Amino acid sequence: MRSVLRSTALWSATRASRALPTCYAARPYSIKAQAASASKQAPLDASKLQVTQTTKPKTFSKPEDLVFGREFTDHMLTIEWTENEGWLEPKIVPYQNLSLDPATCVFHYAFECFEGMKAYKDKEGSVRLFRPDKNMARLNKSSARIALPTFEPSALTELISKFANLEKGSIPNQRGYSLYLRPTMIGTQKTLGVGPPGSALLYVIASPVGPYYPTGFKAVSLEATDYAVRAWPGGVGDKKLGANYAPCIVPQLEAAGRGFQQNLWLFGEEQYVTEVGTMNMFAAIKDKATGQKELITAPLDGTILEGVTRDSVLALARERLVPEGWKVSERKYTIKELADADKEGRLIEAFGAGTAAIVSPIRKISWKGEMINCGLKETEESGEIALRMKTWMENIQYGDEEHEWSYRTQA
Ligand SMILES: Cc1ncc(COP(=O)(O)O)c(C=O)c1O
Repeated sequence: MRSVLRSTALWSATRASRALPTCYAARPYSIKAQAASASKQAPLDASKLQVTQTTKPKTFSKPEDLVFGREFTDHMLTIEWTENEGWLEPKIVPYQNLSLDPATCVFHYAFECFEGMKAYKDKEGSVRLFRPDKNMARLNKSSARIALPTFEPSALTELISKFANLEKGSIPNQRGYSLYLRPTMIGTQKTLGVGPPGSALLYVIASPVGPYYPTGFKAVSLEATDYAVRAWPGGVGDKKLGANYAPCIVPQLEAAGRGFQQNLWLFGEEQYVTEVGTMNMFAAIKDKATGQKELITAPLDGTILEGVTRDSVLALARERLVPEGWKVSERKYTIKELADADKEGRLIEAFGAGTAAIVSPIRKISWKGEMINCGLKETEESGEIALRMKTWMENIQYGDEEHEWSYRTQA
């Protein structure tokens, strides 16, 4: 059989040394190994930042008219990487198109990963990031998994911090508004050969966004999807790869066609509950025998994204709900367990958790022609836990509660 390398005659000898062994898929993946092999290359160095400001500042829609991810700020942060040199100087430049050869590997083999995080303006007008270390760690894990380069997390946090500060004027001064930040990494090597990219581009763009629920919570209805699978053990569902998202759109459209806002991904014959669209899922139930109240979410077994909001909800629940008598569990649970809890009046509430909405209350879930009601009265749009979580999280994000998760940016 021709090796991966021989089929890509254009590749240089140095690139050849990074080619994938044929047993790649079966080997446990190591980020450390990547970082070590990259040790001779220049590390990402925030002190080398060069800034070119726009001469044509944009005007944005009125805050109340902002639509998620439609308007972008005046600048972008870009950092190129090459296999020979490592990370080149970071640049902030006016927002602009990328120019890439049609043979660039990102277009053919999906060498792309990204992050979703937000910058918030506090009462004093300072810009704060929320747990950026978590996004940096996740981006490194995602990029390493698709043979893109890794970087020093504190260097990218510092660069994003400077970038968010430069775009401060685009963040409306009201609670609920923020600057959505989209760090993205792509393989830029021009080749149709299947192998690790010899060059990459890391860029960050930003979009001012309003509150997810401008007029207060609106509980969503879900359709449980059991005819398609989003992720599987040993797969890449726990990485934020663009390639994980496109295949989810058709099941999402099918759910929408039947009147549901999102689909809920089930897994396996047991029909375990995993996650919702772009959110992790939480359910609050009472134990049948003891009446013990339990907040449950699926465990990090590789089939769900390791949400920053999920982790924050769990930490806050352990700190603030456990003393009130709640049990907090990361465990497998099935859709039948939710259906039974509903039938027996033990399903207290359910909600999704993610950066966009923080928490998104769930009214009902359609499953095999059955409707699971998630504890809300007809007149209610949120359960108590979802509401408290949203308030706790926003207090930290907007700096009203000083907390180690809130990262004050520097210009
Ligand atoms: C598939 C998926 N699950 C969960 C989440 C929530 O993650 P986070 O809380 O980090 O935004 C996201 C959001 O990006 C997602 O895309």
